[in-house]
Amino acid sequence: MTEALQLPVIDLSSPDRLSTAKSIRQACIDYGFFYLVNHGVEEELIYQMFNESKKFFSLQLEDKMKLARKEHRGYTALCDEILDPSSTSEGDPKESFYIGPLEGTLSSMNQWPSLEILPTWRSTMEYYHQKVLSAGRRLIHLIALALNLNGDFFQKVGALDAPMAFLRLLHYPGELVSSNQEVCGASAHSDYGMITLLATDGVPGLQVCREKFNQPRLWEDVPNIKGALIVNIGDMMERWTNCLFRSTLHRVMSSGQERYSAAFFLDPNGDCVVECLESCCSESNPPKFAPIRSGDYIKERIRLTYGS
Ligand SMILES: O=C(O)CCC(=O)C(=O)O
Ligand SMILES: [Fe+2]
Repeated sequence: MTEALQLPVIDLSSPDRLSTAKSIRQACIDYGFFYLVNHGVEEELIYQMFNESKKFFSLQLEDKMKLARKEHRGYTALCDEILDPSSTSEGDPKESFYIGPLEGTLSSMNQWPSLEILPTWRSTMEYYHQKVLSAGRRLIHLIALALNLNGDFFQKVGALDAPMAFLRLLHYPGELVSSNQEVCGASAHSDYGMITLLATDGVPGLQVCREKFNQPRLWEDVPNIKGALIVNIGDMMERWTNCLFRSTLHRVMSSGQERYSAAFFLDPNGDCVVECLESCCSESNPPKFAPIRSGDYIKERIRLTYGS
């Protein structure tokens, strides 16, 4: 059985930054998920991004496969990805397209549909990527304040020098793949990185499980709020905070309806070392995780998900 969850709503443009930081802290302790409003990514841009995304996924498979995923950028076909390797041997019934960082030397690794086929695709996605990154940077500042750190803490430790900012466009075709089982469009997982900023087209499906160690798992629906982004904490932020902020398990259930979403993973620069914050450990609460280099951690998680 599922119930709908009333997640906190955080206003990114509120002038009262300390009170906003306090609300973020509570949201990250209680849920690891919240809605973000007044984030500066216009509804019209979200609409255009989904419009372009639909155009790409509507292409013939052979055209999409010309941009097959290399260096974690480009197209991943239906069922090629297993987010929860323990649950099923089949991949998740969704297709996706990854766009990596747009700045610096890494930007040339991106793959783009040709201008002849989709003339406004690249410019729309680049603009969307930049706007969500800008919202993410402002949010990270508030998250630092929420942890009683200086606002520029994550800049200072190098997390945002050249962040691993990946936009993943997702398409869940909707037809049920097997008939006698609950079907997950995206099986249960937590995100790897720092924070994720998610836009959906409003079709339901996203669910969270707040107590991952309880059995049976209780899944709660996360309804869409028009214009809001859904933000969640990733595993590296959980490591930084020694599990004070939770990286909550989530999944997407298939309702039989076609669904589009766009997840923006804002992850630390590959060289950044993620280690328990001083304010999050003590003698009675020692660090639960060893320090790790962000790049190594992400690489290993991608290997487990994609087998490469
Ligand atoms: O499609 C969604 O709503 C969520 C996708 C997701 O959780 C992910 O890509 O990590
Ligand atoms: Fe996710």
